Amino acid sequence: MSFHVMLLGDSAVGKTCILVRFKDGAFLGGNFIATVGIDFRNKVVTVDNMKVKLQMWDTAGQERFRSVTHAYYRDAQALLLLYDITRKSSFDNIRAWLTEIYEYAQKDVVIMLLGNKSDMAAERVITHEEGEKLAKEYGVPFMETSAKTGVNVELAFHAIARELKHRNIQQPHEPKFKIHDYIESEKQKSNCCGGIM
Ligand SMILES: Nc1nc2c(ncn2[C@@H]2O[C@H](COP(=O)(O)OP(=O)(O)OP(=O)(O)O)[C@@H](O)[C@H]2O)c(=O)[nH]1
Repeated sequence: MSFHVMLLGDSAVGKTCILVRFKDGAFLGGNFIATVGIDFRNKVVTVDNMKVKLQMWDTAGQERFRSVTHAYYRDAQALLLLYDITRKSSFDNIRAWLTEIYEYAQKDVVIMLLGNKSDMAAERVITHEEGEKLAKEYGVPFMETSAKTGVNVELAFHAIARELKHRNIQQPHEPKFKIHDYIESEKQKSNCCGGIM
């Protein structure tokens, strides 16, 4: 089973770093190198003893690459939409990103909103509540992540993989998978450490 997951959001919000953290368990610190066009990475995760391959598309946030990335929206089953909790403009632009998503993506695409760089507490300008409120307005799941510490990165991708797997194969006896409930229960489990690493 294989799915396309696309990462979207303004330039420098941390899309490449989130992917590298998830795939390689490392943080890409140092000089920022903007993605050109689109980049690809694969990772296989296990959901209920089943292998689920996530083909992840890392898009360039810079405006000049928009026409390149638009072409990929249609083939994505899930979209991770990121902003940077230390940069207000990246949060304000989320509405515009969602407008693009509604224009170019599949109608039933799974969308998740991520407030990244949660490790930068001193520079924070967008509260957790503001992120949550916006996500609620659009009916999408939300969490804050950090590519630097790894907080909630695994959880975000595993929640997406589970949702996609359950949409594809729903056993007759199985209760319907609810992504919001799954995220909340996984967060509770790891409350002691501030999130899933
Ligand atoms: N402190 C901290 N820095 C981060 C985090 N995620 C990314 N960064 C830094 O933010 C900068 C941009 O990260 P990228 O992952 O390259 O951003 P991007 O969204 O892929 O940017 P584009 O390719 O232009 O769209 C880099 O300098 C990263 O080191 C994070 O969670 N915490």
